[in-house]
Amino acid sequence: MKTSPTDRNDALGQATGTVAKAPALVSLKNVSKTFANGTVALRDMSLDISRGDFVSLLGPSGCGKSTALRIIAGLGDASSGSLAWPVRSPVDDKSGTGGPNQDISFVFQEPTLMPWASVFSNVYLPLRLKGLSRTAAREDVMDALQMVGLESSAGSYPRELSGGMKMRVSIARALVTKPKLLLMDEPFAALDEITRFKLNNDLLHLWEKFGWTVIFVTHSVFESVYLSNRIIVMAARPGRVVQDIAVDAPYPREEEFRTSDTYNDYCRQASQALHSAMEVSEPA
Ligand SMILES: Nc1ncnc2c1ncn2[C@@H]1O[C@H](COP(=O)(O)OP(=O)(O)OP(=O)(O)O)[C@@H](O)[C@H]1O
Repeated sequence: MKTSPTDRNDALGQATGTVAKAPALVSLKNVSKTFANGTVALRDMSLDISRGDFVSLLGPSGCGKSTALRIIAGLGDASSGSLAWPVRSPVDDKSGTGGPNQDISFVFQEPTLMPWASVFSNVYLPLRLKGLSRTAAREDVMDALQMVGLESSAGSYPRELSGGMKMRVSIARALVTKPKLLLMDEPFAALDEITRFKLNNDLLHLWEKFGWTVIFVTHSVFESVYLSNRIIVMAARPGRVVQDIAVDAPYPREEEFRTSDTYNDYCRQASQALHSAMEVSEPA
């Protein structure tokens, strides 16, 4: 059965009005970030991300996509503005920070695997850091490897894997803690197109199955339209949001979506938005 992004939000337990709207999982209000050297990486970024959203941040180099992701992850502070987690109860907030740090995972562009450790050990790392023994973690590690189709490579070492397989290990490592929010910073940018398409499909299947919220940074119009139910287009210097595009095409999206008129229409819209964003971006 095909589901629209709105149906998905209903299925996630939202109140249904004339327009079903999920409560924000994370809400940025007028977030600005100025680095010590005076660079204004973000100015007045306001954004509500709903539970179950697949949101892409799309924009030219230097528009603050990674900075925004790092602030959401708690890896960097905003200079001003606020970050709130409206649906988070204090009971859920094991971190005591007011945010769901325990429920966030980050996937970077580079797989950043430990070369001396097996695939199993790499995926086990976040659970080891939480104090779980190898034995206690085994089932979760193998589940995460199975999700990305690498259970038979548990004993292999990173040098024995292709680029796509390394990225799968990196994704398994992010999934092993069962996060509610997955932050992905250009995870497939370094991969060839066929591998990238395959991982796009795998990621979408996992997202649909497990109901995570994903914030995905990309430079690619095509990737953002294929994956997302919402595209946030940003401009640079200062980094800011210039357009918020709802991609109202049903999931599951399979290969035929890539050649559909709907896909082409959204690609044209996102591409125009990106060109406008580049025109209003100050040169580096
Ligand atoms: N630690 C830092 N110190 C000073 N300036 C920084 C720092 N980190 C990022 N910047 C600057 O902030 C701006 C936004 O950077 P950011 O990495 O968030 O952009 P981006 O949109 O993710 O870029 P890209 O697509 O090239 O990765 C850039 O001008 C960058 O040079």
